[in-house]
Amino acid sequence: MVAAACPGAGAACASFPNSLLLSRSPPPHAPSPASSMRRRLLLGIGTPAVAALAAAAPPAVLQDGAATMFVTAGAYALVRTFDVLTERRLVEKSLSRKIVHVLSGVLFMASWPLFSNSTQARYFAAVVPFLNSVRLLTYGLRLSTDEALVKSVTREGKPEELLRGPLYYVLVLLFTVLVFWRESPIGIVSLSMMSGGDGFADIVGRRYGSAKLPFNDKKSWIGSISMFISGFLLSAIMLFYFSSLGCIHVSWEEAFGKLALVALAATAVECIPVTDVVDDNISVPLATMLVAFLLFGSNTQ
Ligand SMILES: Nc1ccn([C@@H]2O[C@H](COP(=O)(O)OP(=O)(O)OP(=O)(O)O)[C@@H](O)[C@H]2O)c(=O)n1
Ligand SMILES: C/C(=C\CO)CCC[C@H](C)CCC[C@H](C)CCCC(C)C
Repeated sequence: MVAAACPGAGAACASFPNSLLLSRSPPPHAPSPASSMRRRLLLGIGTPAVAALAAAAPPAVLQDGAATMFVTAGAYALVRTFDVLTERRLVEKSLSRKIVHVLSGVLFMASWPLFSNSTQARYFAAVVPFLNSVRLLTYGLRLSTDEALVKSVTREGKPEELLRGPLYYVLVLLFTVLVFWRESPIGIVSLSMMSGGDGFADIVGRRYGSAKLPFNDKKSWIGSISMFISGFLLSAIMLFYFSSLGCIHVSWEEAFGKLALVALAATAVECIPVTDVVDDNISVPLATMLVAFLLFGSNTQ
């Protein structure tokens, strides 16, 4: 059984600054961490107007705003990094695309504890996939150009490719963070299967997938087995990560069996030859959400 540890808004998921502070209580009469952070911010922010705004803003909004900027910058840096690696032929193009596919979901989930425990935290976190969906739409519709983005996340270097797999992927991140956030295993497992599972299916299958599936000659046994194993392992790792921070409670004697069934269902959906109709970045997370909901229940705050 996986259930939220703290019912109600603002679950005590120890977001990083708090979790770091939890390990040591401040000495008596010391300024609270929030007020000392604000004072540092005020000292560091030059203009009085901004300083006044920072002084007025509750600590949670400051924390969420800073986390949003940090994660947005991280998303940009991830894409730029693999553009440079691909440009310098240090990483093969199709591998680069899939590594970005895997890391985007995993690192985005890993960043969620940076946000506060307030009810608005998920909306701040949602800004990151929202901005990236706007970015993909802008360049996919050729309203502007971003060669680095096109080269690092498209198969053939055509901007219109941004409007399919990558855009669906980012919209799933947006949907998941808003609906499930870090308080439900359903979102965590769905993103793990989409990013880690489907990503490694491609990475391994493209290289070693000579033995094709009898009902789908575009997919291979080793690719599907890789999806099942990597999706299962990443889901377990991410559930442990969030449960160790107090966001969810995981009863491991039941969770492993349920995770195996979820991973099997997602792998089966990824195998069937419907990619021409529904992109894997839609079918895999949707199938995972359905089966995870049936097995784990809603368990959202
Ligand atoms: N179960 C799987 C899944 C993928 N693959 C290999 O990985 C390639 C791409 O897999 P796919 O999941 O279809 O990736 P897409 O997202 O559709 O392709 P892209 O990411 O390039 O858009 C396939 O052609 C195949 O060579 C495989 O062998 N077995
Ligand atoms: C190539 C991709 C899918 C095709 O199957 C992934 C596209 C990824 C986007 C271009 C960038 C998405 C960034 C995430 C919204 C946030 C990542 C934050 C993290 C800290 C790097």
